[in-house]
Amino acid sequence: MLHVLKHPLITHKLTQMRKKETGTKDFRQNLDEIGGLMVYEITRNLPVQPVTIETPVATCETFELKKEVILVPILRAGLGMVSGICNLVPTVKVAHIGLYRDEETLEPHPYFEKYPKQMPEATVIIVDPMLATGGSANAAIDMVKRQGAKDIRLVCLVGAPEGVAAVEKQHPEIDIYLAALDEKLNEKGYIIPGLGDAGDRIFGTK
Ligand SMILES: O=c1ccn([C@@H]2O[C@H](COP(=O)(O)O)[C@@H](O)[C@H]2O)c(=O)[nH]1
Ligand SMILES: O=P(O)(O)OP(=O)(O)O
Ligand SMILES: [Mg+2]
Repeated sequence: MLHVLKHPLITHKLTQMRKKETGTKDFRQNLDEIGGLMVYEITRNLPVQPVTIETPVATCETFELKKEVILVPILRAGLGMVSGICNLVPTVKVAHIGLYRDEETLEPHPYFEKYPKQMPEATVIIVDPMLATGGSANAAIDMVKRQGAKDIRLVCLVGAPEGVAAVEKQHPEIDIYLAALDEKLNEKGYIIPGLGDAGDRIFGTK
């Protein structure tokens, strides 16, 4: 199911990222902050379990998170969303999936994967700022499923209708979270209007 998180602060920060004159430092900062703002919605239905604790003045029956949360950035661009989310989710673990997109075929090519052992029982949150054709997201979802992951969420900033449709077709049970659903893809597979190549803008590689 698709969720588009239309919060004024998220929209404002995304607008700064879209501007072509925004430099690497501001681009990174806004991406990190949006990651933090989106995490509230992404984690809204995380399961909790009852615990009994002692406050300074009394015994208290309360709740704690029940499951591990594992964040899975798709390299490179997904790295830009890690610290904003890690700052807010206690005990989060971070897996890594390396994928690059062939510029001609737009096919995703895996080059790295590393996971904590708790993948089967954890809530797994895959992050990549851009959901374009959906090839990278579908490949990443396949990879975490091979590790036994069952509770999987996909979090991107900007999505194209083509990418949303591709993920919904291949993995219909996955919740997809976006900050904006854009118009379309261009002939090179870039999102229109989008924000350009997220990895290059984060790391200054162009
Ligand atoms: O406008 C865009 C489109 C794509 N990217 C990068 O490509 C992948 C996602 O592309 P898929 O076609 O969905 O596989 C994503 O990891 C981005 O790094 C982009 O930066 N900007
Ligand atoms: O998907 P790509 O090829 O744009 O990868 P990166 O995020 O490393 O730029
Ligand atoms: Mg890139």
